[in-house]
Amino acid sequence: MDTTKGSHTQADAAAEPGSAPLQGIEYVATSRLPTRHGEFVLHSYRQLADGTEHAVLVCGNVAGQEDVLVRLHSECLTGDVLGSLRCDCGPQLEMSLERIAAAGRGVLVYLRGHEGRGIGFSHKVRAYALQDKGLDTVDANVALGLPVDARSFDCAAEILKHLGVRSVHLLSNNPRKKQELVKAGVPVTRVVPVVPPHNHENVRYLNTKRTRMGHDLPG
Ligand SMILES: Nc1nc2c(ncn2[C@@H]2O[C@H](COP(=O)(O)OP(=O)(O)OP(=O)(O)O)[C@@H](O)[C@H]2O)c(=O)[nH]1
Repeated sequence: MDTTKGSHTQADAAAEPGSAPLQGIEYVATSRLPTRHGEFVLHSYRQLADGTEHAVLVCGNVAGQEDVLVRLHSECLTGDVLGSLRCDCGPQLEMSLERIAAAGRGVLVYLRGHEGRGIGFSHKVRAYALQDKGLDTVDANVALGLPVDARSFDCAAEILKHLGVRSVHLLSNNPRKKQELVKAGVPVTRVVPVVPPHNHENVRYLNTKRTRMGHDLPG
Protein backbone atom coordinates (compact mmCIF):
# COMPACT_ATOMS: atom_id res chain seq x y z
CA MET A 1 0.00 0.00 0.00
CA ASP A 2 1.28 3.47 -0.85
CA THR A 3 1.17 5.23 2.51
CA THR A 4 2.46 8.47 1.02
CA LYS A 5 -0.76 9.31 -0.81
CA GLY A 6 -2.65 12.26 0.48
CA SER A 7 -6.03 10.93 1.60
CA HIS A 8 -5.75 10.55 5.36
CA THR A 9 -7.62 8.46 7.87
CA GLN A 10 -10.27 9.48 10.40
CA ALA A 11 -7.66 9.26 13.16
CA ASP A 12 -5.47 11.77 11.30
CA ALA A 13 -8.45 14.03 10.73
CA ALA A 14 -9.15 14.16 14.47
CA ALA A 15 -5.69 15.62 15.14
CA GLU A 16 -5.14 17.56 11.94
CA PRO A 17 -4.07 21.18 12.04
CA GLY A 18 -6.18 24.21 11.10
CA SER A 19 -8.38 24.58 8.08
CA ALA A 20 -6.48 27.29 6.15
CA PRO A 21 -6.37 26.27 2.47
CA LEU A 22 -3.05 24.87 1.29
CA GLN A 23 -1.29 25.64 -2.00
CA GLY A 24 1.08 23.19 -3.67
CA ILE A 25 1.20 20.90 -0.65
CA GLU A 26 -1.15 18.60 1.23
CA TYR A 27 -1.49 17.58 4.85
CA VAL A 28 -1.14 13.80 5.25
CA ALA A 29 -0.98 12.52 8.83
CA THR A 30 -0.35 13.24 12.52
CA SER A 31 1.06 11.31 15.48
CA ARG A 32 2.79 11.88 18.82
CA LEU A 33 6.56 12.20 18.76
CA PRO A 34 8.18 11.89 22.16
CA THR A 35 11.86 12.92 21.82
CA ARG A 36 14.81 13.30 24.19
CA HIS A 37 14.14 17.03 24.00
CA GLY A 38 10.47 16.77 24.93
CA GLU A 39 7.05 15.81 23.63
CA PHE A 40 6.07 16.95 20.12
CA VAL A 41 3.18 16.38 17.74
CA LEU A 42 4.47 15.18 14.37
CA HIS A 43 2.69 16.10 11.13
CA SER A 44 3.59 14.97 7.64
CA TYR A 45 2.95 17.14 4.59
CA ARG A 46 3.52 16.19 0.97
CA GLN A 47 4.44 18.45 -1.94
CA LEU A 48 2.05 17.92 -4.81
CA ALA A 49 4.57 18.63 -7.59
CA ASP A 50 7.16 15.99 -6.72
CA GLY A 51 5.93 14.00 -3.70
CA THR A 52 8.57 15.37 -1.30
CA GLU A 53 7.42 14.71 2.27
CA HIS A 54 8.21 17.19 5.05
CA ALA A 55 8.25 16.50 8.80
CA VAL A 56 6.72 19.14 11.05
CA LEU A 57 7.25 18.96 14.82
CA VAL A 58 4.88 21.05 16.89
CA CYS A 59 5.22 21.75 20.60
CA GLY A 60 2.29 23.18 22.54
CA ASN A 61 -0.58 25.20 21.13
CA VAL A 62 0.47 27.31 18.14
CA ALA A 63 -2.86 27.91 16.38
CA GLY A 64 -3.83 31.59 16.45
CA GLN A 65 -0.62 32.44 18.34
CA GLU A 66 1.78 35.36 17.74
CA ASP A 67 5.59 35.22 18.09
CA VAL A 68 5.79 31.43 17.80
CA LEU A 69 9.36 30.11 17.95
CA VAL A 70 10.00 28.51 14.54
CA ARG A 71 12.93 26.74 12.94
CA LEU A 72 12.97 25.99 9.19
CA HIS A 73 15.60 23.27 9.02
CA SER A 74 16.99 22.16 5.67
CA GLU A 75 17.70 18.45 5.44
CA CYS A 76 21.37 17.54 5.92
CA LEU A 77 21.89 13.79 6.12
CA THR A 78 25.58 14.11 6.91
CA GLY A 79 25.16 16.71 9.65
CA ASP A 80 21.76 15.81 11.12
CA VAL A 81 22.15 12.01 11.14
CA LEU A 82 25.77 11.01 10.58
CA GLY A 83 27.42 13.47 12.97
CA SER A 84 29.48 15.26 10.32
CA LEU A 85 31.71 18.06 11.60
CA ARG A 86 31.87 19.73 8.16
CA CYS A 87 28.81 21.90 8.83
CA ASP A 88 26.77 23.24 11.76
CA CYS A 89 23.49 21.56 10.76
CA GLY A 90 23.33 18.78 13.38
CA PRO A 91 24.02 21.03 16.39
CA GLN A 92 21.57 23.65 15.02
CA LEU A 93 18.86 20.98 14.78
CA GLU A 94 19.47 19.83 18.36
CA MET A 95 19.66 23.39 19.68
CA SER A 96 16.42 24.36 17.93
CA LEU A 97 14.48 21.38 19.30
CA GLU A 98 15.82 22.07 22.78
CA ARG A 99 14.83 25.74 22.63
CA ILE A 100 11.35 25.02 21.29
CA ALA A 101 10.77 22.36 23.94
CA ALA A 102 12.05 24.72 26.66
CA ALA A 103 9.72 27.47 25.44
CA GLY A 104 6.82 25.00 25.58
CA ARG A 105 5.53 26.30 22.24
CA GLY A 106 7.00 26.22 18.75
CA VAL A 107 7.39 24.54 15.38
CA LEU A 108 10.28 22.86 13.61
CA VAL A 109 9.70 22.36 9.89
CA TYR A 110 12.17 19.75 8.64
CA LEU A 111 12.44 20.42 4.92
CA ARG A 112 13.24 17.29 2.95
CA GLY A 113 14.48 17.85 -0.59
CA HIS A 114 16.65 20.72 0.67
CA GLU A 115 19.76 18.52 0.93
CA GLY A 116 22.90 20.44 -0.10
CA ARG A 117 20.90 23.72 -0.22
CA GLY A 118 18.66 22.08 -2.78
CA ILE A 119 21.24 20.47 -5.09
CA GLY A 120 20.68 16.96 -3.68
CA PHE A 121 22.82 14.49 -1.79
CA SER A 122 25.11 13.21 -4.56
CA HIS A 123 25.86 16.72 -5.80
CA LYS A 124 26.65 17.72 -2.21
CA VAL A 125 29.17 14.88 -2.02
CA ARG A 126 30.65 16.08 -5.32
CA ALA A 127 30.85 19.57 -3.83
CA TYR A 128 32.56 18.16 -0.71
CA ALA A 129 35.15 16.45 -2.95
CA LEU A 130 35.92 19.83 -4.53
CA GLN A 131 36.11 21.41 -1.07
CA ASP A 132 38.63 18.70 -0.13
CA LYS A 133 40.75 20.13 -2.99
CA GLY A 134 40.51 23.69 -1.63
CA LEU A 135 37.33 25.26 -3.04
CA ASP A 136 34.89 26.87 -0.63
CA THR A 137 31.23 25.88 -0.33
CA VAL A 138 30.09 28.56 -2.80
CA ASP A 139 32.74 27.99 -5.48
CA ALA A 140 32.31 24.21 -5.28
CA ASN A 141 28.63 24.49 -6.30
CA VAL A 142 29.50 26.97 -9.05
CA ALA A 143 32.28 24.70 -10.37
CA LEU A 144 29.68 21.93 -10.71
CA GLY A 145 27.43 24.25 -12.73
CA LEU A 146 24.87 24.27 -9.90
CA PRO A 147 23.10 27.07 -8.05
CA VAL A 148 24.71 28.24 -4.81
CA ASP A 149 21.31 27.98 -3.11
CA ALA A 150 18.34 26.36 -4.88
CA ARG A 151 15.96 26.22 -1.90
CA SER A 152 12.41 27.54 -1.75
CA PHE A 153 10.72 28.21 1.58
CA ASP A 154 7.21 28.62 0.13
CA CYS A 155 6.09 25.21 1.42
CA ALA A 156 7.25 26.09 4.91
CA ALA A 157 5.18 29.27 4.78
CA GLU A 158 2.15 27.28 3.63
CA ILE A 159 2.60 24.83 6.50
CA LEU A 160 2.89 27.60 9.10
CA LYS A 161 -0.29 29.22 7.78
CA HIS A 162 -2.07 25.86 7.85
CA LEU A 163 -1.04 25.42 11.49
CA GLY A 164 -2.62 28.81 12.21
CA VAL A 165 0.66 30.47 13.24
CA ARG A 166 0.11 34.24 13.09
CA SER A 167 3.68 35.49 13.48
CA VAL A 168 7.09 34.00 14.02
CA HIS A 169 10.26 34.29 16.07
CA LEU A 170 12.60 32.71 13.55
CA LEU A 171 15.55 30.59 14.70
CA SER A 172 18.13 31.28 11.97
CA ASN A 173 21.32 33.10 11.03
CA ASN A 174 20.27 33.38 7.39
CA PRO A 175 18.50 36.68 6.58
CA ARG A 176 17.06 35.18 3.38
CA LYS A 177 14.75 32.90 5.38
CA LYS A 178 13.06 35.87 7.02
CA GLN A 179 12.69 37.61 3.64
CA GLU A 180 11.15 34.50 2.06
CA LEU A 181 8.66 33.97 4.90
CA VAL A 182 7.58 37.60 4.92
CA LYS A 183 7.20 37.56 1.11
CA ALA A 184 5.00 34.48 1.45
CA GLY A 185 2.76 36.20 4.00
CA VAL A 186 4.14 34.97 7.34
CA PRO A 187 5.18 37.91 9.58
CA VAL A 188 8.57 37.51 11.29
CA THR A 189 8.64 39.62 14.45
CA ARG A 190 12.12 38.57 15.57
CA VAL A 191 15.13 36.62 14.32
CA VAL A 192 16.78 34.47 16.99
CA PRO A 193 20.41 33.44 16.26
CA VAL A 194 21.28 29.73 16.38
CA VAL A 195 25.05 29.60 16.76
CA PRO A 196 26.45 26.35 18.14
CA PRO A 197 30.14 26.22 19.07
CA HIS A 198 32.33 25.86 15.96
CA ASN A 199 34.94 23.15 15.44
CA HIS A 200 38.20 22.94 13.47
CA GLU A 201 36.46 21.24 10.52
CA ASN A 202 33.67 23.76 9.98
CA VAL A 203 35.44 27.09 10.61
CA ARG A 204 35.97 27.73 6.89
CA TYR A 205 32.40 26.72 6.06
CA LEU A 206 31.03 29.15 8.65
CA ASN A 207 33.33 31.95 7.46
CA THR A 208 32.17 31.45 3.89
CA LYS A 209 28.52 31.63 5.00
CA ARG A 210 29.29 34.90 6.77
CA THR A 211 31.42 36.57 4.08
CA ARG A 212 29.85 35.25 0.87
CA MET A 213 26.28 34.31 1.76
CA GLY A 214 25.37 37.13 4.14
CA HIS A 215 24.67 34.97 7.21
CA ASP A 216 24.68 36.77 10.56
CA LEU A 217 27.51 34.81 12.16
CA PRO A 218 30.31 35.94 14.47
CA GLY A 219 33.66 36.49 12.74
N1 LIG B 1 25.97 22.61 -1.35
C1 LIG B 1 26.34 22.46 -0.09
N2 LIG B 1 25.37 22.33 0.86
C2 LIG B 1 25.77 22.19 2.12
C3 LIG B 1 27.11 22.15 2.52
N3 LIG B 1 27.16 21.98 3.85
C4 LIG B 1 25.87 21.91 4.29
N4 LIG B 1 25.04 22.04 3.24
C5 LIG B 1 23.57 22.07 3.23
O1 LIG B 1 23.21 23.36 3.64
C6 LIG B 1 21.88 23.32 4.12
C7 LIG B 1 21.80 24.23 5.34
O2 LIG B 1 22.11 25.51 4.90
P1 LIG B 1 23.08 26.47 5.66
O3 LIG B 1 23.65 27.42 4.66
O4 LIG B 1 24.07 25.68 6.50
O5 LIG B 1 22.20 27.24 6.70
P2 LIG B 1 20.77 27.90 6.47
O6 LIG B 1 19.75 26.81 6.62
O7 LIG B 1 20.74 28.67 5.19
O8 LIG B 1 20.74 28.96 7.64
P3 LIG B 1 20.45 28.75 9.20
O9 LIG B 1 18.97 28.96 9.38
O10 LIG B 1 21.24 29.79 9.90
O11 LIG B 1 20.87 27.36 9.54
C8 LIG B 1 21.54 21.87 4.37
O12 LIG B 1 20.63 21.47 3.36
C9 LIG B 1 22.88 21.14 4.16
O13 LIG B 1 22.70 19.88 3.55
C10 LIG B 1 28.11 22.30 1.50
O14 LIG B 1 29.31 22.34 1.75
N5 LIG B 1 27.66 22.45 0.22
